[in-house]
Amino acid sequence: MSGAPTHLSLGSGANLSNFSLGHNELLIERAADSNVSTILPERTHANQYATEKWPKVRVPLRNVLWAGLDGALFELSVLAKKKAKAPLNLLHVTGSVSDADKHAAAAFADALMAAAYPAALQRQRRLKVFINPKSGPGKAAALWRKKIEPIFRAAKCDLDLTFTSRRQEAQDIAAELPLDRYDAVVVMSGDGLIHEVFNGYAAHAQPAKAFSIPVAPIPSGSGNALAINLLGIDVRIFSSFGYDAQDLAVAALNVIKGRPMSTDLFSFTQGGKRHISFMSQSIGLIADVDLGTDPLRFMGGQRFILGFIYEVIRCKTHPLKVSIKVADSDKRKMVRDMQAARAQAQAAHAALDTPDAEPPKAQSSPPPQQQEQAVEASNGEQQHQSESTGLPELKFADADVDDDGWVTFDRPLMYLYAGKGPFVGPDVVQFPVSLPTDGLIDVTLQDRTAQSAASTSG
Ligand SMILES: Nc1ncnc2c1ncn2[C@@H]1O[C@H](COP(=O)(O)OP(=O)(O)OP(=O)(O)O)[C@@H](O)[C@H]1O
Repeated sequence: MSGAPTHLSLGSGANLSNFSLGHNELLIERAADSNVSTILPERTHANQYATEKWPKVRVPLRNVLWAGLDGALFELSVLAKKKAKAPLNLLHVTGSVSDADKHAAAAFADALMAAAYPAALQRQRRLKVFINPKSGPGKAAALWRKKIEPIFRAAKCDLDLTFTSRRQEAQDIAAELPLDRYDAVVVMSGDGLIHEVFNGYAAHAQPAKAFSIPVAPIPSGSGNALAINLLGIDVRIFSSFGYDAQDLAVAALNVIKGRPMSTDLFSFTQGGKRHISFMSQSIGLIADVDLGTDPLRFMGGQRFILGFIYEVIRCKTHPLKVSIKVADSDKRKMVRDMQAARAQAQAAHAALDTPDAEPPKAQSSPPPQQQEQAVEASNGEQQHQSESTGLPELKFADADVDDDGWVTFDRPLMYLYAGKGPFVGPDVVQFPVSLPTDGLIDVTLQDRTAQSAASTSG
């Protein structure tokens, strides 16, 4: 960046706008009445604050979506907050530039873009986007148009949209996805549609390559566990019965600026058919809560609380025989491992977003629990692959469960809940010490009496 301009002034007097590029942030200062100045916040359809005054805006470079000079028009798009705890909003700053200022404006825009997209961070990602209009309380299509699409357009992403019209549609499309055409698959739905995309990848003619296309969630479902695990709890959209989608811009920013990270997937077979799972599998009460409350989707995540209470009162048990190969049962060690992994991830994450960061090494195993990342599913390259499917062979299908290290539970249970987390929904940290690439499935078994719940990693 040495020699690159760090400051730009456009206009004068009441029309003056100053742009300052700091080490990791951009400062935009406009005259107090600048909403009528040369630098006008335009495209009001995208920006609910377009007519309000934002005389001074300070944003991290990560939040800079685009800067450029198009003819005589200087364009700048950022995601900015009015107050620390306010949601991110899309802010466009545009204005005509005099001939005398054109060179300086173009040079500043170039320097800003270079800083805003450091190292190997690709601009204008090519995105396959699935939007499920029926997910959660059915607001996804409206949210897409109002909140998400304007952000992707501002970042000049290349969009290929599918509004799903039926079950399995996303899975069928993912199974045939032209893999060189997209940099990421964006799923605006809940976890169900993400499950479909992964199972579509598994059915692809080139499954390993398919699994290397990152999947990035924009939460609009009921549980949205993957989005919450990746982006943090603030990304949840339905905090109550209400419609509260204010932080979805964080998820959109992740699509534009996030770096792929790996995550474990697991397989299960049912009725002789193999499926891919990325979050959890359940038998008994938990599955009944999910399926039984399907007609209550309009309630958002609250449907699970209602369903849980109902199922606890019902107190039904299921005849289950469960064999687990125990990897770890020392809870203190699990917590220590989790804390160490998080600290390492946070340090790596901070380093990655500095403008001078080295590009991430290809195929390196990214640190777990990084925030704001797309998910690149583990493609099992280290494992034996089945010739017929191209997927890793199932590992424990023929295991001798009488061997050392295995434990077997053979009694009626209220539920089995196995998966990766930590969150399985906005209010439930079901697998608190789970890490994205620890190679383990965390298992909870619930007896009829609360005192005898068992929890382990296998
Ligand atoms: N147009 C459609 N009509 C009906 N179902 C659809 C349509 N498009 C997709 N689906 C199905 O909707 C199901 C539910 O979607 P998804 O699980 O993503 O949302 P959700 O259940 O509201 O959220 P979560 O899984 O986070 O609780 C998926 O299994 C998908 O196949």
